[in-house]
Amino acid sequence: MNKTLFRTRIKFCGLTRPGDVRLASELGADAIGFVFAERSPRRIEPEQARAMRNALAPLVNVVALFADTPAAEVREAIKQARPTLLQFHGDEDDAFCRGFGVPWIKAIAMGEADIGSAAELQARYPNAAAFLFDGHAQGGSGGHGARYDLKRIPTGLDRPFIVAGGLEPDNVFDAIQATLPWGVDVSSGIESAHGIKDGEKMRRFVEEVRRADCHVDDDDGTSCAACGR
Ligand SMILES: O=C(O)c1ccccc1N[C@@H]1O[C@H](COP(=O)(O)O)[C@@H](O)[C@H]1O
Repeated sequence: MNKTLFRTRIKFCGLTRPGDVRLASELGADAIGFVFAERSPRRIEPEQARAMRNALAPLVNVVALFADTPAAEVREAIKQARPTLLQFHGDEDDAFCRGFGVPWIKAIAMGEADIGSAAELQARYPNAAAFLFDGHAQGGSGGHGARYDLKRIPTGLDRPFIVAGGLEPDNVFDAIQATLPWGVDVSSGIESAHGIKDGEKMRRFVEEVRRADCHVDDDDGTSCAACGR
């Protein structure tokens, strides 16, 4: 079998319980997300994030998620949660996002009719480490499993992108095949209730990502003709 060395990164977002943090680490998540966005049912306080951080296994990243969160609250969350990456889901501009001295990714609301070209996004957010394409509308709250046509993700981006929005164990394989992202991010698709992660869904999600990373779809043992991996 002609296996690729590429591995799609996995982020599990909106964790609220130390046991879920530990299990996510053990199942092979590359990152877990703590939500500090005001209107989210998964929002936690910075002190809770600090405590949950102790459940994290080594070599797993913490991502802190915000949506038009005041700068003082962002700073407090960074101080307590010590994230390696920030994720901004609101109307924040490049200057605001880079002002915290922590690498950051910008979520792009795919519920909008026109999100612009790759060049336009890059010009608007020149310092973003990556883009994350999510299903919610501008001004709307994420984490509701909202999907969109993955073909609308702009081509020709000069940096990594992450696919999110309505992913779940049963559709993440196809989403990876269709978009070849750097990573995938999921919240509601691995839950039994808001903020309560389901261990079996988490396990199946990781399995499906791994299957997509090493699948072979033809008889002669070469890698996938569609994605080149
Ligand atoms: O998870 C949340 O509660 C949340 C709140 C506000 C903005 C974004 C949020 N989550 C992010 O939304 C996407 C998709 O989530 P889902 O899998 O469709 O439920 C993902 O990037 C989460 O990190």
